[in-house]
Amino acid sequence: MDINLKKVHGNWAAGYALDKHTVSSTFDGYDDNGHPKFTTIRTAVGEATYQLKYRQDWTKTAPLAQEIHDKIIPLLGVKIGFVVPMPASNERERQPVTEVANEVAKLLDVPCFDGMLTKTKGQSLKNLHTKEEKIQALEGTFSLNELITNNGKWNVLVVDDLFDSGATMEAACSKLRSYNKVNNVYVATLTWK
Ligand SMILES: O=P(O)(O)OC[C@H]1O[C@H](OP(=O)(O)OP(=O)(O)O)[C@H](O)[C@@H]1O
Repeated sequence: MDINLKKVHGNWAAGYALDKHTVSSTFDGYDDNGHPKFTTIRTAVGEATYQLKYRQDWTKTAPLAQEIHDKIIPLLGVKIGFVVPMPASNERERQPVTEVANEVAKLLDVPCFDGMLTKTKGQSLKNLHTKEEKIQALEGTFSLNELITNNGKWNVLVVDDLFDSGATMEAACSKLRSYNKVNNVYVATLTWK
Protein backbone atom coordinates (compact mmCIF):
# COMPACT_ATOMS: atom_id res chain seq x y z
CA MET A 1 0.00 0.00 0.00
CA ASP A 2 1.20 3.54 -0.72
CA ILE A 3 1.79 5.17 2.70
CA ASN A 4 2.48 8.80 3.65
CA LEU A 5 3.01 8.85 7.39
CA LYS A 6 2.11 11.87 9.45
CA LYS A 7 3.31 12.44 12.99
CA VAL A 8 0.48 13.33 15.38
CA HIS A 9 1.05 15.35 18.53
CA GLY A 10 -0.74 15.32 21.87
CA ASN A 11 -0.52 13.96 25.41
CA TRP A 12 1.30 10.79 24.29
CA ALA A 13 4.97 9.90 23.88
CA ALA A 14 4.82 9.49 20.06
CA GLY A 15 2.22 8.75 17.44
CA TYR A 16 1.61 8.46 13.71
CA ALA A 17 -1.22 8.22 11.20
CA LEU A 18 -0.59 6.05 8.12
CA ASP A 19 -2.05 8.53 5.62
CA LYS A 20 -4.63 11.23 4.94
CA HIS A 21 -8.17 9.86 4.63
CA THR A 22 -9.62 11.92 1.78
CA VAL A 23 -7.71 13.70 -0.96
CA SER A 24 -10.73 15.54 -2.39
CA SER A 25 -14.50 15.47 -2.39
CA THR A 26 -16.40 17.27 -5.15
CA PHE A 27 -20.10 18.11 -5.07
CA ASP A 28 -21.82 16.59 -8.14
CA GLY A 29 -25.39 17.87 -7.77
CA TYR A 30 -28.37 15.92 -6.43
CA ASP A 31 -29.65 12.41 -7.09
CA ASP A 32 -33.29 11.58 -7.94
CA ASN A 33 -34.20 11.61 -4.24
CA GLY A 34 -32.73 15.08 -3.73
CA HIS A 35 -29.68 13.81 -1.86
CA PRO A 36 -26.34 15.53 -2.57
CA LYS A 37 -23.83 13.46 -4.56
CA PHE A 38 -20.04 13.68 -4.22
CA THR A 39 -17.06 12.29 -6.06
CA THR A 40 -14.56 11.40 -3.37
CA ILE A 41 -10.91 10.57 -3.95
CA ARG A 42 -9.17 8.78 -1.11
CA THR A 43 -5.62 7.63 -0.47
CA ALA A 44 -5.03 3.85 -0.57
CA VAL A 45 -5.23 3.73 3.24
CA GLY A 46 -8.26 6.05 3.23
CA GLU A 47 -10.07 3.83 0.72
CA ALA A 48 -9.25 0.62 2.63
CA THR A 49 -10.39 2.25 5.90
CA TYR A 50 -13.59 3.46 4.24
CA GLN A 51 -14.32 0.00 2.82
CA LEU A 52 -13.65 -1.58 6.22
CA LYS A 53 -15.71 0.88 8.26
CA TYR A 54 -18.62 1.70 5.96
CA ARG A 55 -18.77 -1.33 3.63
CA GLN A 56 -17.86 -4.00 6.20
CA ASP A 57 -15.05 -5.29 3.98
CA TRP A 58 -13.24 -7.29 6.67
CA THR A 59 -10.52 -8.36 4.22
CA LYS A 60 -9.03 -4.88 4.74
CA THR A 61 -8.30 -5.58 8.43
CA ALA A 62 -5.11 -7.62 7.99
CA PRO A 63 -3.37 -5.38 5.40
CA LEU A 64 -4.10 -2.23 7.42
CA ALA A 65 -2.82 -3.85 10.63
CA GLN A 66 0.26 -5.01 8.76
CA GLU A 67 1.00 -1.42 7.67
CA ILE A 68 0.76 -0.18 11.27
CA HIS A 69 3.09 -2.97 12.33
CA ASP A 70 5.61 -2.46 9.53
CA LYS A 71 5.61 1.34 9.18
CA ILE A 72 4.64 2.83 12.56
CA ILE A 73 5.98 0.43 15.19
CA PRO A 74 9.66 0.76 14.09
CA LEU A 75 9.42 4.56 14.41
CA LEU A 76 8.31 4.32 18.04
CA GLY A 77 11.63 2.71 18.97
CA VAL A 78 10.25 0.95 22.06
CA LYS A 79 8.79 -2.41 23.00
CA ILE A 80 5.00 -2.20 23.05
CA GLY A 81 3.61 -4.27 25.95
CA PHE A 82 -0.05 -4.25 24.99
CA VAL A 83 -2.53 -2.74 22.55
CA VAL A 84 -5.82 -0.94 23.30
CA PRO A 85 -8.44 -0.21 20.64
CA MET A 86 -10.15 3.18 20.76
CA PRO A 87 -13.70 2.44 21.92
CA ALA A 88 -16.28 3.42 19.29
CA SER A 89 -19.05 5.96 19.73
CA ASN A 90 -21.44 4.06 17.49
CA GLU A 91 -22.75 0.56 18.15
CA ARG A 92 -21.72 -1.90 15.43
CA GLU A 93 -22.04 -5.68 15.31
CA ARG A 94 -18.28 -5.82 14.69
CA GLN A 95 -16.02 -2.86 15.44
CA PRO A 96 -13.40 -2.24 12.72
CA VAL A 97 -10.96 -0.53 15.10
CA THR A 98 -11.10 -3.44 17.54
CA GLU A 99 -10.41 -5.89 14.73
CA VAL A 100 -7.41 -3.90 13.47
CA ALA A 101 -6.06 -3.51 17.03
CA ASN A 102 -6.41 -7.26 17.65
CA GLU A 103 -4.49 -7.96 14.46
CA VAL A 104 -1.70 -5.48 15.35
CA ALA A 105 -1.40 -7.15 18.78
CA LYS A 106 -1.15 -10.56 17.12
CA LEU A 107 1.67 -9.32 14.88
CA LEU A 108 3.45 -7.90 17.94
CA ASP A 109 2.73 -11.05 19.94
CA VAL A 110 1.29 -9.03 22.85
CA PRO A 111 -2.20 -8.87 24.40
CA CYS A 112 -4.96 -6.61 23.11
CA PHE A 113 -7.16 -5.28 25.91
CA ASP A 114 -10.51 -4.54 24.33
CA GLY A 115 -12.58 -3.09 27.18
CA MET A 116 -9.70 -1.48 29.08
CA LEU A 117 -11.15 1.77 27.78
CA THR A 118 -14.89 2.11 27.38
CA LYS A 119 -16.89 5.04 26.11
CA THR A 120 -20.52 6.03 26.52
CA LYS A 121 -22.17 5.12 23.22
CA GLY A 122 -24.23 7.45 21.06
CA GLN A 123 -21.98 10.53 21.26
CA SER A 124 -20.67 10.55 17.68
CA LEU A 125 -18.40 13.48 16.94
CA LYS A 126 -19.22 13.47 13.24
CA ASN A 127 -21.38 16.59 13.31
CA LEU A 128 -19.18 18.58 15.67
CA HIS A 129 -16.58 20.87 14.16
CA THR A 130 -14.32 22.54 16.67
CA LYS A 131 -11.96 20.76 19.04
CA GLU A 132 -13.58 22.64 21.94
CA GLU A 133 -17.04 21.28 21.04
CA LYS A 134 -15.58 17.79 20.84
CA ILE A 135 -13.74 18.08 24.17
CA GLN A 136 -17.00 19.18 25.78
CA ALA A 137 -18.98 16.33 24.19
CA LEU A 138 -16.36 13.80 25.35
CA GLU A 139 -16.34 15.06 28.94
CA GLY A 140 -16.96 12.11 31.27
CA THR A 141 -17.59 9.62 28.45
CA PHE A 142 -14.40 7.51 28.86
CA SER A 143 -13.84 4.96 31.62
CA LEU A 144 -10.69 3.04 32.46
CA ASN A 145 -11.03 -0.59 33.48
CA GLU A 146 -7.94 -1.77 35.30
CA LEU A 147 -7.78 -5.20 33.71
CA ILE A 148 -4.09 -6.02 34.36
CA THR A 149 -3.39 -8.15 37.43
CA ASN A 150 0.39 -8.77 36.96
CA ASN A 151 3.01 -6.54 38.55
CA GLY A 152 4.84 -4.21 36.19
CA LYS A 153 4.50 -1.31 33.78
CA TRP A 154 4.18 -1.55 30.02
CA ASN A 155 4.16 0.73 27.00
CA VAL A 156 0.69 0.81 25.47
CA LEU A 157 -0.27 1.38 21.83
CA VAL A 158 -3.69 2.96 21.24
CA VAL A 159 -5.17 2.21 17.81
CA ASP A 160 -7.89 4.27 16.08
CA ASP A 161 -9.17 4.65 12.52
CA LEU A 162 -9.15 8.44 12.23
CA PHE A 163 -7.27 11.34 13.78
CA ASP A 164 -9.04 14.65 13.32
CA SER A 165 -8.92 17.25 16.12
CA GLY A 166 -7.20 14.79 18.47
CA ALA A 167 -9.86 15.35 21.16
CA THR A 168 -10.80 11.65 21.26
CA MET A 169 -7.19 10.48 21.42
CA GLU A 170 -6.32 12.97 24.16
CA ALA A 171 -9.30 11.91 26.28
CA ALA A 172 -8.36 8.24 25.86
CA CYS A 173 -4.64 8.78 26.53
CA SER A 174 -5.32 10.88 29.59
CA LYS A 175 -7.19 7.90 31.12
CA LEU A 176 -4.40 5.48 30.20
CA ARG A 177 -1.72 7.79 31.57
CA SER A 178 -3.44 7.68 34.96
CA TYR A 179 -3.06 3.87 35.08
CA ASN A 180 -0.16 2.66 37.23
CA LYS A 181 0.44 -0.31 34.87
CA VAL A 182 1.18 2.05 31.97
CA ASN A 183 4.69 3.23 31.26
CA ASN A 184 4.34 5.42 28.12
CA VAL A 185 1.41 5.80 25.76
CA TYR A 186 1.91 5.52 21.97
CA VAL A 187 -0.62 6.17 19.25
CA ALA A 188 -1.31 4.73 15.78
CA THR A 189 -4.21 5.69 13.55
CA LEU A 190 -5.05 4.50 10.07
CA THR A 191 -5.90 7.96 8.74
CA TRP A 192 -6.02 11.66 9.56
CA LYS A 193 -8.56 14.19 8.34
O1 LIG B 1 -9.73 13.45 16.46
P1 LIG B 1 -11.20 13.66 16.74
O2 LIG B 1 -11.66 15.02 16.29
O3 LIG B 1 -11.51 13.40 18.18
O4 LIG B 1 -12.02 12.65 15.85
C1 LIG B 1 -11.63 11.31 15.65
C2 LIG B 1 -12.65 10.33 16.16
O5 LIG B 1 -13.92 10.54 15.49
C3 LIG B 1 -14.41 9.29 15.00
O6 LIG B 1 -15.20 8.66 15.98
P2 LIG B 1 -16.75 8.98 16.22
O7 LIG B 1 -16.88 9.39 17.65
O8 LIG B 1 -17.30 9.94 15.21
O9 LIG B 1 -17.50 7.60 15.97
P3 LIG B 1 -16.99 6.07 15.86
O10 LIG B 1 -16.03 5.86 17.00
O11 LIG B 1 -18.18 5.20 16.06
O12 LIG B 1 -16.36 5.94 14.53
C4 LIG B 1 -13.15 8.47 14.77
O13 LIG B 1 -13.42 7.07 14.77
C5 LIG B 1 -12.22 8.90 15.89
O14 LIG B 1 -12.34 8.10 17.05
